[in-house]
Amino acid sequence: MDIRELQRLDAAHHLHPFNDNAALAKRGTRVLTCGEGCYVWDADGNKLLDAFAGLWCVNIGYGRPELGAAASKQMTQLAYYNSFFQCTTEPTIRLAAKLAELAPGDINHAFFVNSGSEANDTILRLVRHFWAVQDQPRKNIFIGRHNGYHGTTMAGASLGGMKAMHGQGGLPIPDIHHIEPPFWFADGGDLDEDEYGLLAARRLEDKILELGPERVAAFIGEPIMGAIGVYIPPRSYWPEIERICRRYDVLLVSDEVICGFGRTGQWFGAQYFGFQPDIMPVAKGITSGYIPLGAALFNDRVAGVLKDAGGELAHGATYSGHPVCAAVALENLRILEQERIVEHVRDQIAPYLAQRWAELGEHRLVGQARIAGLMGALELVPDRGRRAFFEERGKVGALCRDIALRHGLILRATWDSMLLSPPLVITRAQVDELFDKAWKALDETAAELGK
Ligand SMILES: Cc1ncc(COP(=O)(O)O)c(CNc2cccc(C(=O)O)c2)c1O
Repeated sequence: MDIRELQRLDAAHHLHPFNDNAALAKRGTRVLTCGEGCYVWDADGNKLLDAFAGLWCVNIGYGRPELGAAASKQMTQLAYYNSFFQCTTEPTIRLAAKLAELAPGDINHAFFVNSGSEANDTILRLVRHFWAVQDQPRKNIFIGRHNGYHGTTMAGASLGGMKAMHGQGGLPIPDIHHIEPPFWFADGGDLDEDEYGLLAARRLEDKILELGPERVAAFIGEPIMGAIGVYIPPRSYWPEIERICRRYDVLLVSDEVICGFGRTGQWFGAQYFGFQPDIMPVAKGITSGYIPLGAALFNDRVAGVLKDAGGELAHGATYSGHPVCAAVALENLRILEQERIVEHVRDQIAPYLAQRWAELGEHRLVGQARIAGLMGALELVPDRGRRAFFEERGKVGALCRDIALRHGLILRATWDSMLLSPPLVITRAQVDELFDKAWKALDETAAELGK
């Protein structure tokens, strides 16, 4: 494989997501070629410890042949059929039943799509329909959080609170509002975390009262805000959010696209924080990234109204319930269950990783080391004694990311937060390797800053 020729073709023909494509064309893209367990290799032969599991998603690790076998078997038997026209396929039925078994409480109904973004588009449309068929069409407002991430479609990006995304495409679409997120490191002042958690949650009540409870359809939030930098809310936050939603009959949407399927050491993030959502979008870990799949999961109340009073749902995609994607998801969930990977995360590896992550938090460049299950962040700061950011935010994070890569470690940088989200099958030895490589990267970054 001539990597330079591949890079030339890539620069000439491939528009990358979330990239400055002109700068990337000059720099040349990294071509990944294979993966095994927690490692990937690039076309230059570099072996990289992928502490970010692709993009938060390769939960069972790379190279599991069972998923390819499941795809091949289904493709050969029936590569595709739709779920329209009173039809469906066995893998799709079995996956919907399995998700009902795994999801918390009375979340028993799945609408399948191809991505997390489409799951959130589905939720926006069907929740507005849910209230409209109950003679409350004006109860159509969604409330999300500034800097939240819920996808890249018109609705997904509008539900999210990323201003740079809103600036491309004339977003947010109407009747979507945002409140400040729970980020104690920057926003907590002298409050202890639990006091701050209640204060941050009550921003939702203020917003609902400002807009009018009769106008507010739902609140959407990630249990832990991933893309913005792993904002782990205080324990007091989500139970207070749930109390407020129940008080004003606002549907509670827990966006489990990252937190779902074992990332926190529970099957879902809502269980980690002890609240019961009405609705959950899922994607990523549902297939461990081996094949695209998303779903919007609804509880009995919402699905019941949509079934009994909703009439024909005027919503769905060609690949909604795709049998090959469903077959791969079923195999992925079988492995997660039978190898007790979620229990392994909770009882074995998350405690050990938390211990080593806290040690990294002692580095002179780190202002906070936060972690929940197998999802964490190192906040790089100019001065450990102050909870304050670098003047030019993002520059140090990008430097540390590139140095880590040179040491064979993939960490994601958002601003100056170094983000961690390894495959759930990471071993203690690989945690130690991650620690060693991360410490070296922090040291070299600090040295380049003259610290
Ligand atoms: C919480 C959440 N909800 C929805 C989506 C959208 O899923 P799809 O991408 O499958 O449409 C996501 C996706 N998360 C995501 C996507 C792209 C980049 C990054 C990053 O951390 O840089 C994170 C997500 O993290």
